[in-house]
Amino acid sequence: MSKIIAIANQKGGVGKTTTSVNLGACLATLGKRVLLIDIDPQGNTTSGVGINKADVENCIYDVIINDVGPREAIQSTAIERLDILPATIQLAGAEVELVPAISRELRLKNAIAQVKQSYDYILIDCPPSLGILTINSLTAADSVLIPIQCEYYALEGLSQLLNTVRLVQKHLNTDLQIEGVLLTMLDARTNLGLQVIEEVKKYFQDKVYRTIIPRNVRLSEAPSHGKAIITYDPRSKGAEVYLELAKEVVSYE
Ligand SMILES: Nc1ncnc2c1ncn2[C@@H]1O[C@H](COP(=O)(O)OP(=O)(O)OP(=O)(O)O)[C@@H](O)[C@H]1O
Repeated sequence: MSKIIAIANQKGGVGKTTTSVNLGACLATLGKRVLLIDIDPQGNTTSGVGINKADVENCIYDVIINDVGPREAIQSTAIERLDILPATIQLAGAEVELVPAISRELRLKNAIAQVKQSYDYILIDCPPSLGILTINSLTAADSVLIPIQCEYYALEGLSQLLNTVRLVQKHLNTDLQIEGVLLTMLDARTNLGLQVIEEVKKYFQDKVYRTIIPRNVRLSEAPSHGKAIITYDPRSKGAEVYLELAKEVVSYE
């Protein structure tokens, strides 16, 4: 059975895309069939797995707005068992175009239903907002993975995200769960990171993954080469921790 995980936090730059690409690639390395869905108009997950956005014929926009079948938009990547449903800047218009549309919150869920049986994991990289694209993702998902950056004000804005999760649970997807909370970009040289870990654990308790993602320069370099860390630098700390995270995610199956 496939598991659909939305990777969401409306705060920008907390590691949603880095986690989508690298968790997806590591799950595929562990033998799982994985689909990444890029639903962020920035399209960084798309370019992060080596797809040139200028060459994309059908993207997630065509699937949720123009009723193009998802199989006509899904592409394979350089990593075996890792596919992507790409996004381009065209998606920026979707927030507005979906407002008057019928069953606008269910567009992604309906599209995923058509391909779900072909994958073990479907990871949705959400945009940094709580708009209709994130609502579509939470409505389609079994669970939500929340990356939190180990920085000042780490918990700021989380009550809005949790409130949105509760609203979706109430009105659109009663089965939506919190998959886990992932601490990212830890700088082990400062005490601040440790304080944030303690604070987040107090708030989310056993929902916090044992695996913590440190700051690692190789992780920030990999996207400009269109590669996941596991192929860009398999011996790096970044590759090691995302593989550890993938094993942890699989252990909760
Ligand atoms: N563990 C890490 N170590 C070093 N750099 C990182 C790490 N994780 C992410 N980054 C870098 O931080 C920046 C923000 O990360 P990322 O794009 O994954 O965040 P995001 O939450 O998806 O952002 P947005 O909200 O804009 O979609 C990127 O430049 C990325 O390469």
